[in-house]
Formats: sequence, structure tokens, C-alpha cells
Amino acid sequence: MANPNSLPLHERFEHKNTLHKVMEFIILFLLLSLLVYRLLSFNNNGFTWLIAFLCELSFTFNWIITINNKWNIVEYKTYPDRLLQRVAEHELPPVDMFVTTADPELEPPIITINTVLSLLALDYPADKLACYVSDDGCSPLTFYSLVEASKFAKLWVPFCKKYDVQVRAPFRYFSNNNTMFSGNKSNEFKREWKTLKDEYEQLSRKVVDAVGTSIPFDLSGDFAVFSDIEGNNHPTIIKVVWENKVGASNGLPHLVYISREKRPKHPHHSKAGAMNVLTRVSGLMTNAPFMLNVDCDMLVNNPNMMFHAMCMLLGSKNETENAFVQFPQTFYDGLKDDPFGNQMTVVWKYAGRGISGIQGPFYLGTGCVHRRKVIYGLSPNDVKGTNGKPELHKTFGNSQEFIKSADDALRGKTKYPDMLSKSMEAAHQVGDCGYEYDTNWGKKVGWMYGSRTEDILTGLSIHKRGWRSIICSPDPPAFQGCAPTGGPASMTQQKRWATGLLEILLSKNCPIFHTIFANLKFRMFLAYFWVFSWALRSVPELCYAALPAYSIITNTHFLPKGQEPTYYIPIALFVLYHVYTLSEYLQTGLSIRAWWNNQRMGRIIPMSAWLFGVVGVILKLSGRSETVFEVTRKDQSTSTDEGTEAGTFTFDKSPVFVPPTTILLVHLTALATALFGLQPPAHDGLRSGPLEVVCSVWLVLCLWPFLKGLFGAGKYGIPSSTIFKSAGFTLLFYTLCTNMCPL
Ligand SMILES: O=c1ccn([C@@H]2O[C@H](COP(=O)(O)OP(=O)(O)O[C@H]3O[C@H](CO)[C@@H](O)[C@H](O)[C@H]3O)[C@@H](O)[C@H]2O)c(=O)[nH]1
Ligand SMILES: [Mn+2]
Repeated sequence: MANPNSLPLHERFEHKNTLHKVMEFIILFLLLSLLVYRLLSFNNNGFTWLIAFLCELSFTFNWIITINNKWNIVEYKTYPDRLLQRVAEHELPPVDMFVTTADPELEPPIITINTVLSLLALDYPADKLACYVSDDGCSPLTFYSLVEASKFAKLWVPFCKKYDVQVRAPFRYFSNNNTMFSGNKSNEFKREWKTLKDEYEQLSRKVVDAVGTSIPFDLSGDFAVFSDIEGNNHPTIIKVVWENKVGASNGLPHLVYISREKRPKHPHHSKAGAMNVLTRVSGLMTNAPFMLNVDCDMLVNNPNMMFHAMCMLLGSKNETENAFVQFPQTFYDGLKDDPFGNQMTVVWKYAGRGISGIQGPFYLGTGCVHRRKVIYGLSPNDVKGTNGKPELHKTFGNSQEFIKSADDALRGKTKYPDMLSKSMEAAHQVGDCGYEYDTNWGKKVGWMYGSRTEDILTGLSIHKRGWRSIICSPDPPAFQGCAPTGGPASMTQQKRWATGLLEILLSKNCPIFHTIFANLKFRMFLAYFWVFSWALRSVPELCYAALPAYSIITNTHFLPKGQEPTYYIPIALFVLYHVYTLSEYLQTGLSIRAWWNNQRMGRIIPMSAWLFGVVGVILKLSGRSETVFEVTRKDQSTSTDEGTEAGTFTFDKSPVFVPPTTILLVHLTALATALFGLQPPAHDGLRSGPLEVVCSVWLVLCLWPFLKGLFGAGKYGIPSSTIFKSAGFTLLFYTLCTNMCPL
């Protein structure tokens, strides 16, 4: 038998995907042919031709990047058994685990504590873990829920380990009654299961009741610090909810509550700021060499996830390989057929794993294990230690205790203080809102500031130093979170991403500089460019969507005419592109419906949320608005609560819904014009043809949720103010079209 020490802890596999590559090249060839055709026939046509050419140029460029992203699709297999044969349990490295929450209303504490409980119950020695919860809402409710959860954890964690429970977030476990309770289970199990279920029900009732009352408990004792404070104006609050004092490996990990200092007018840098405080406080208390971070809704779904992560981090030949391990985001109770196109299964399968084959996956902000050293600014070249980096205080701030701990971390020394409370004073100091003044936090070390998508920016700052990252997709998936449900929540999220990503592209962090002056690979630059330019894509999308309507109303054409052989280029493109995307969905095991929903959202999101991303960045650059991080609403369960209505598109008064509604009305107008023969006479036989009508009908189909929304009521209807605005824009468009002499 092979020596376990010689076997790799993880292996890499590449996917050939030849058929897809062939299709990609045919599509590219067709796109290029269309561009050449436009150039050659430019003189006979005018303005519409120019617009169409520019849009198609941008689509072609985007397609080239898509091919780049999917070129080396890789997958890894991890071998936790080999890890456990090689490394004794007490030699496993410690990990600090971070959970962020910001708003007890949008992120109900019951969800946060489920995430925390699932982390506390991880299959990993408990004395090697510490869980830090950052509460940017500074809510006594969150603290109270954590205290109650820690009491429940004393029963829950041993139960999970004893019976090897797979889903360790109690609300998920108990919602699955039938499957969990089926099979040959001992009486002892059944008894314990019932007790646990009762206990969990009590816990969740307490938490939910506390949320329901305005003053849930008297703010004395441990809660006194929460009296007379506001969410945005309070000192640092740090509470050790539970300390594993004896260092028992089968006990409960440490659990610490942190609400960093906030003062009005003091920038707090949203999640990035919270992550940096977590990094510092944990550095003082436990200083683990690895840090796992999850959003408050990201439950552990595979209790072995930490072993899988360690197979990636310890399994590399040396420390210069992988800076972080990213687990893909998957979602629990995802709505059937992904009506809002936000589960991103296919994007992950192809683009995500393809980018992983370049320099490694992007950092996605949750479900990721980082090396502390890398977060402290280390490059692959100086991995051997810093040899006393000069001016550590300039980098890390003025806390002597923290500088010492950072220095230890950079040198690979890990020594735990015996008691968490010993570092309390220093921990409060590093939680101050002024602590980072004149330091490198957010600039060179920690989570980076300057974008609403701090995750991608932080990942970029790591890749640019030459680090690789690695994707890990164990089965079952490591984490499951909740995907936003409904139109408004999806739009908020997409708008924030589009804005945040464009912010980076237009800043000094534009990835091209990192390719020229630092160590970002060129193909990785293209991959970053692909996400950073999401918002910008809204412009060609909108223009191209307006072209068929313009052509029909003015009785001109923007696509080749029937008598030309080039007529077949757009037809072939349309068919092949959709066959290509459909095949991706079918190969992933998803339905045609899921494909259609995603195609549809692929048209709707650019012309709504991404367009507002551009607006957001323009406002920010012109100094007219501040960067805000709008938190996405999280629901505990989605698919069962609302029955058939769950997948129906919902709307609110937000202006993001105006452009798609306008495009819909514009196309309905255009189709009506054609149907009732109201088009003006055509010049020189250049009339609009069937292709323009097909495009128009296709867009109406894509905007079907909006068509339904025109007639829907309540949240299922588009608000009348939005409809009025859109009708106004449609009238303007129509008037402009009819007054413009067709060129
Ligand atoms: O001021 C803030 C704002 C947010 N958060 C936390 O940040 C996390 C992500 O926020 P959410 O509203 O869930 O955003 P999503 O769009 O779902 O998150 C994705 O996109 C974000 C960047 O836009 C990343 O930070 C996330 O990790 C990634 O999952 C949550 O745990 C929040 O509690 C804070 O701690 N402080
Ligand atoms: Mn989220």
C-alpha cells in the first residue's frame, strides 16, 4: 500500500469540452463576419448602422473574454482521509471564523444564529476554532440571540457529532422532519431528537418574540452597554459569549460578539471595515493562521468543509501556492427553475471553474478560508517571514499588542493567550473607529476599501501580488445561503455589484495596471475585466434593444435584408448562441425553464440594475452621492411559504424598473405600428423586415414578467408612477423616431 504521506491531498482535473469550444469559435466567427459586413456596407446605411456596429463590437469583445474565461475548466478533488492519516488531530492548524451581520430587520437574528450554530458544530477540534460575530447593527437582539444560541449549542453540538448529522443548522435540520427521522433509528436517538427539537423551538420562539417586542428585555447587566446608544453612534462593544477555557477538543469553540465603534461622519467602510475589525480583534485573542469568513446567511452544509479546505491549504507543495480557498456559493430552498436568475449555477460551472484554471477563483466575500499572513500583505516571495518588517505601526496601527500579534502571524508563530479576557483592553482599542487613521488598513492590508464589492477588490489585491487561489467544491456543497427572492431584492443586489465593480474599474485598482506593473496574469486581467464591466454593458444592451423598435417605427432596417446572403448571419448567431447556452443548462442538469429564466434575466438585469450601476458611479465620481452598502433582505424559507406565487416577479417604486418597462412599451408600440400598417413608406426599398419583428417579439417575451406586471396588483404590479414615467419616455421615443428622417 502506498505511504499515506506520499499521496496528494488534492488533485486537479481539466475538462476538455471540445464541442463547446467549437461552438464558441463558430459564434466568434459569425460575430466577426457581421462586423465585417457592417464595415463593408457602411456607406449605404447610416446612423443605425453605426449604433449596431458599436454594439456588436462590444458583444464581440465580450465574447472573446467569455472564451478566455472558459478555456481551462478545472476541478479539484480533495482527500480528507489522507489528511487525517498524515496530520494528528492536535496538529491541525487553528482557524478563526468570522460572521458578519448588519441589520436585525433585513437579516433576522434567527438566521444569524443558525449560521453560528452550524459553525460551532463543525467537525474539527473545537479547541482549534473560534467564532467571531460582527454586528454592524449594534443590536441587543443579536447579542441576546447569540447568548441564547450558545446555551442551546451545548446540547446541539454533541448531538450533531454523536449522530453525525449532516445539516448542522437546526432550522434546516428540523424542517426536514421526514428524511431525518426515517430509517432504523434507535430509541435513544429518537428521544434525544425530540428533546433537541423542543429546545430549538423554544430558542427560536424566544428570539422571534424578542424581535417582535420593542423593548424585549431590560437593558441591565450584560445588556447595559446597549442602553442609550444608536446604531450609528456607539463605542466598541466586545463580549465573550462563550470561552472554551479548558481547551477541550470536544467542547464548544469560543464565541465572541463584536460591534465596532461607530460615529456619525466617521467612515465605517461597511463590510470591509467590519472584516478588518474582526481580523484585528481575533488577532489579539486567538491569532489563528487561517480565517474563514461567511455572511450571516451562509450555513455550513458539509460539516467536513474545514478538512477539505485544509487539503487545499496544507496540501500545496509550499506556502507559495494558494492564498485562499473559495467554496462556490450555493443556495438553500432556491426557487424552482431560478426565476430571478440569481442562483448562478451555470455561471459557476463554466466561467467560475474556468477562471479557477487561470489564476484561481475570485474571492466571493463568503465561504472562503484565507491565510492571515496574506491578508497582512505578504507576497509569495516573502513567505519565509518578514524579518521584522520596519514600521509595523505605520502598517498596522498603534496597538503594541496588535503589532506583536501581527508580527507573530507573519512569522508563522502561533501562540494563544490563556484567556480571551486578557486581550480585552487592546481589543477595544483596535475596534475604535479612529484606529485605522494613517495606517495601511483597507489600502495594503486587510479587506480593501473603495468599493461596494470589497470582496472582489480584496481578491484582486491578493492576485496582483502573484498569489493563486483555489476552488473547492466538495459534495455535499460546503455552504448554503439564501438567494434574494423577488424583483426588488434581486435588483438591489445586482445594482450594488454593478456599481461596486465599476468603481474598481475606474479607480487606480483597474486590473490592467496590475498586469503591467504587478503580477496579475493577462488572462486573469481579462477575467476581472469581464466582471468589472458588467455595468457598462447596460449601454450597448439598451441601444441594441431600442434598434428593432426604431427600425419598425421608421420602417427602416438594422439587420441584413432577405435578398443578401448575409441575412443568414444574424439568424445563425441567434440560433447557435441559444443552443450553446441551452446545452450548458442541460449538461448541468437544469431544466429548459431554468435556462429560459436566466436568458430572460440576462436581458432584464443589464437594462435595469446594471444601468443604475453606471448612474451610481457617475453620481459618486461627481461627488453627488456617498457609497452605501444596501444590505440584501434574507428570508428563512422561500419555496414553501408562498406556494405558487414565490417565483412571480415583484416590483416596487424603485426607478430601476423604469427602463425595462419603457423598452417593453416601446416594443408594444412598434409592433402595433406594424400590425396596423402605420409605418411610413420606406425609402429605396429599405423597409423593416421580418428579422426586426422577430427581435421585437423576442424582447417582449423576455420582458414577459413586466407585461404581467402592467396588469398585476399589489407587489405583483408595476406601480402606476413607474408606468406613467415609462409611458412618457415611450412617447418621447416615438416622437423622436417619427420626426427623425430615416437615414
Ligand atoms: O455595513 C455592512 C454591510 C453589510 N455587512 C455584511 O455583509 C454581508 C453581505 O451582505 P449582503 O447584503 O448579504 O450582500 P450580498 O449581495 O448577498 O453579498 C455578496 O456581495 C457582497 C459584496 O457586494 C459580499 O460582501 C458578500 O460576501 C457576497 O455574498 C452580510 O453578512 C452583511 O451583514 C456588514 O457586515 N456591514
Ligand atoms: Mn447575501
